[in-house]
Parts: sequence; C-alpha cells; structure tokens
Amino acid sequence: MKKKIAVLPGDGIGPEVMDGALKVLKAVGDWFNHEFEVEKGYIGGAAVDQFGSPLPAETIELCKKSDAILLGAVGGPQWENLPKEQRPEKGLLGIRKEFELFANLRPVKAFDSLISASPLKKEIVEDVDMIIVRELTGGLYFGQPSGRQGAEDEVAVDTLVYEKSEIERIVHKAFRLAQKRKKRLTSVDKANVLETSRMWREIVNEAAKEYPEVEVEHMLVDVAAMKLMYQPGQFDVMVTENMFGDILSDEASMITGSLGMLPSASLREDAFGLYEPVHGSAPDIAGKGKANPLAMILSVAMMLRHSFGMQEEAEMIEMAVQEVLNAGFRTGDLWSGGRGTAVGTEAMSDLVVERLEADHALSSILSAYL
Ligand SMILES: NC(=O)c1ccc[n+]([C@@H]2O[C@H](COP(=O)([O-])OP(=O)(O)OC[C@H]3O[C@@H](n4cnc5c(N)ncnc54)[C@H](O)[C@@H]3O)[C@@H](O)[C@H]2O)c1
Ligand SMILES: CC(C)[C@H](C(=O)O)[C@@H](O)C(=O)O
Ligand SMILES: [Mg+2]
Repeated sequence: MKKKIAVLPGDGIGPEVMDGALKVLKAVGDWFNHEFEVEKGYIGGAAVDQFGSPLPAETIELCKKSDAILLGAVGGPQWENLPKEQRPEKGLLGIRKEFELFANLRPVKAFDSLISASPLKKEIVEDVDMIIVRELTGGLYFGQPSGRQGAEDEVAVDTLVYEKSEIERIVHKAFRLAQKRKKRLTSVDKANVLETSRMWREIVNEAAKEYPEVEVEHMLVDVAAMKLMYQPGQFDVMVTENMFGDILSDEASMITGSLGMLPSASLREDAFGLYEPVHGSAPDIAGKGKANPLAMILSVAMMLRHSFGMQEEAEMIEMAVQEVLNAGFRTGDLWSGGRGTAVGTEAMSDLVVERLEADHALSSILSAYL
C-alpha cells in the first residue's frame, strides 16, 4: 500500500522522538511492502522561526495532500512571551481545528514489565486498559470572547462554549468505541456547576438509548481525578470535554509509568488523522538525548491502525515495544536503578527497530516452513 504522511517534528524533544518513530515506520514498511512517503513540515516554534507563524499555509497545504499527520510536540520558553496568535501552542490548536479533528483517543494501558515503574501500587495499575476520548476542537480552548478586557486589561476572559452537535459527535464516537470494547462508558463532567456539562449529560443520556448494551455512568471530574489514582481498573472508555481530557490524560499517564508512554490519535469521521504523543516538548530534557520515544512510536502504531487499516502492522510495533521493555531497557523517565539497562532516545528507538527486524526475519523463516 502507498501512503503519504506529513511529518511535523515541532520543537524541543519533538524532533528527537520523531527520528526514532520514522525509523520504526520504515522498518514496518520494509516488512509489509508498504511505501510510506514522508514529507517534513514546520509547526509550533520552529515554524515561527522559519515563517513567522506557528501554523504556516505551507504546512496546511502539505497536510491536505497527505493521508495522515505525525506530529512531535510544540512549545518552549523561547516563544512564551510572543503575542498569543504567534505562540507555538496556537499552531497545535490551529491544525486540530483546521482539519476538524474533534475526537482525541488517548489509550492508557500498563505494560506488564512497567508496572513497577508506576508510582502507584501494583494492585492499582495491573490490568488497567482504558481509553480517554477527549473532545478536541471545542470548549474553553476555542470559545469567544477570549482575551483581556477593561481600561487596564484588568479582566481576563475565557469562554466555555459547546454546541449540541459538537457534543453529539464525540459522545457517539465514544459509544461506538465502548461497543467494541468492554461496553462500559464513563462520561466525565462538572454538571453540578457548569451549564455546558448539564447539556453534555442530557446528550449522553439521549444517545445511550441507541446503545442499550453499553453501561453508562456519569462522574464529576473531581471524583474522576481521584478514582484514576485509586481504582483506574474500573474504567473502560472515558469521554469528556477538551480541558478535562487534557488534565485527566496527563494524570492517567502515571498508571503507565511515564508521560513518555502515552500515544494519541486525533480523528474525525473519515480515515484522516493526526497522531502525536500526549506529552509536550519537555524543554528540561530537550537536546540531551534522554527523551522516551515510545509514546511517539506507539502513535505511529495508532496511525497504521486508524488511518490505514493496518491492524497487523500496528500490533507488530506494539509487540516490539513490549519485547524491548520485557528485555529490561529503560529511558531515564522509567529508570529507577536496579536490574535492566538505562538507554537514551536513539538507543531505545533502535532497539525497537532491531526487534521488528528480528521478528520479520523469524516470520519469514516460519512462513518458508509452513
Ligand atoms: N502536544 C504538544 O505539543 C504539547 C503537549 C503538552 C505540552 N506542550 C508544550 O510543551 C512545553 C513544555 O510543557 P511542560 O513541560 O509543561 O510539559 P511536557 O509534557 O513537555 O513535560 C512534562 C514533564 O514530563 C517529562 N517528559 C515529557 N515527555 C517526556 C518523554 N517523552 N520522555 C521523558 N520525559 C518526558 C518532561 O521532561 C517534564 O519533566 C510547553 O510549551 C507546553 O505548552 C505541548
Ligand atoms: C500544548 C497544549 C495546547 C495541548 C493541549 O492542551 O491540548 C497539550 O497539553 C496536549 O495535551 O495535547
Ligand atoms: Mg496536555
């Protein structure tokens, strides 16, 4: 199969983790005879430096002629004081909105060999396999008015707005996902305070009638934050609005041992999608070769599965990651001394590639005999 992929490494550790992810993509392409054509573009601070905008027209054009987008991360202290429209984060919000990528899937699954890397107790994290479905193109991030008001800018305003149709489409997406999984949906809101949350609840209850086999539960976001640390095993699919999903997914990453383990897919109704790790540009470790590339690599697996329908290829990447972790290799974020081998970004990515190549060679030998 031939696919074109827009690659936007971005800032900080973005380019570092992207390098490894592209090697993994190439190894899978070689194994399964796919032609993955990658073309690099600019986003975030790197785009501000090059074009004066965090989301240049050239980048949008590149993405429009591609089948999917891979994105590293954006942001960093050097761009923090720019005017709002020029900040790197605006590029990220802009690309999500431009392509109507309203459904952000953030799977949270503890790899067996990383259970001890989680700061949470073993009994709490083992068997966790949940997915946060985050609404991505509405809510506080996009509501108007937003900005400073008053004669001396003494008032700051952000507006939380949701249209019914925006909630309906994400809620149905989450129900359909729950149908294919354990048939359990937790809808997270703040309906005891917020009008948008009250409407959210009504819409979930209305939609639930179309999915009678899915068990639905409403949960207030403060309680959900607590239960994620205390009983995460009770969750299967969790659907929530934009900002709650942002916060809860970083929190949930601790179940996996590190923010560097969480991939994501930002989708709409067709096959097109944007794939990025949940973490940011990590300025504190950027340029040091220390970043964990696995969230970015697992995002490649999500791209193969969701945009290209390549289920087996995605599983081969996930299996290779698991094998490398089982063999005891750890980047600094997962390393707490003891047994195992501490590695940097490049070595970790190369280990996954080597595993894929070894698994490919083994499967070729086996198929010659079967
Ligand atoms: N999707 C994105 O592009 C994205 C997401 C979150 C934050 N950001 C931006 O990134 C910048 C830095 O934000 P932040 O520091 O609050 O969050 P961050 O996610 O970049 O980092 C938080 C902490 O996690 C660690 N970390 C993150 N990813 C890691 C990895 N792959 N391997 C090892 N450790 C990792 C960092 O070293 C840091 O200590 C900000 O400008 C922010 O807006 C971008
Ligand atoms: C960088 C920021 C705008 C972004 C978000 O809040 O959506 C990030 O935190 C994420 O989780 O993707
Ligand atoms: Mg975030």
